[in-house]
Amino acid sequence: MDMQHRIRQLFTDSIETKTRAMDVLGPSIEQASQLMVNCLLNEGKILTCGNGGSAGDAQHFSSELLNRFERERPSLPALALTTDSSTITSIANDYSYDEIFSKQIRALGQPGDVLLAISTSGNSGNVLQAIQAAHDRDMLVVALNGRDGGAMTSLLLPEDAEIRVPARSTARIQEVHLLAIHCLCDLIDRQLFGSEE
Ligand SMILES: O=C(CO)[C@@H](O)[C@H](O)[C@H](O)[C@H](O)COP(=O)(O)O
Ligand SMILES: [Zn+2]
Repeated sequence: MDMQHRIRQLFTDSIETKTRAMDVLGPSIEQASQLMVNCLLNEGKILTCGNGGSAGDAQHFSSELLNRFERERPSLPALALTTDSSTITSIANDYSYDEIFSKQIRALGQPGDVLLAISTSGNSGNVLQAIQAAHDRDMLVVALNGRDGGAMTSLLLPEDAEIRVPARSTARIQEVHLLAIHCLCDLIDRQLFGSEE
């Protein structure tokens, strides 16, 4: 195998996926940022969830809100539902893996909060149940997904936001999810605290 060739191919695929995504995702990223800003201005918080690499993305986003993104500003309220191993293992053990996020949302979610639900396939059962629980708690949902949106898309309400990456590969979709997360952080900071220039 020519590894240099393979590396260039992966970079090219990622760049092309991002270019395609840039052409279609602008409006939905803007809408998602406004939905999150409204939530934060109304004393709400953002709960996040996902599996595998998307669990990492959920934590990445919540830490950027809780700590900071690119500038000094007050902490913002966000919580990743992927980190409490005692809670997650007991829910999975006693009930089912599909309920690991939804049971936390039914306890912690308040009307006006936002759920950031991340799934490249849009078909992970625990993320789907999380969306249902969020709606039951009168929360709005920002969905980060890909491909055809999966079952996630049909669960979303008109007032939710869907950032659906036009790609098929899980890895490529995840790479755009991280960029979308950084766009959201940038837009949230600018809407809440103004432009730095
Ligand atoms: O990071 C990767 C692949 O890049 C994997 O860990 C991946 O996140 C896992 O297979 C997830 O379980 C996939 O779930 P989903 O994105 O379909 O909801
Ligand atoms: Zn990955």
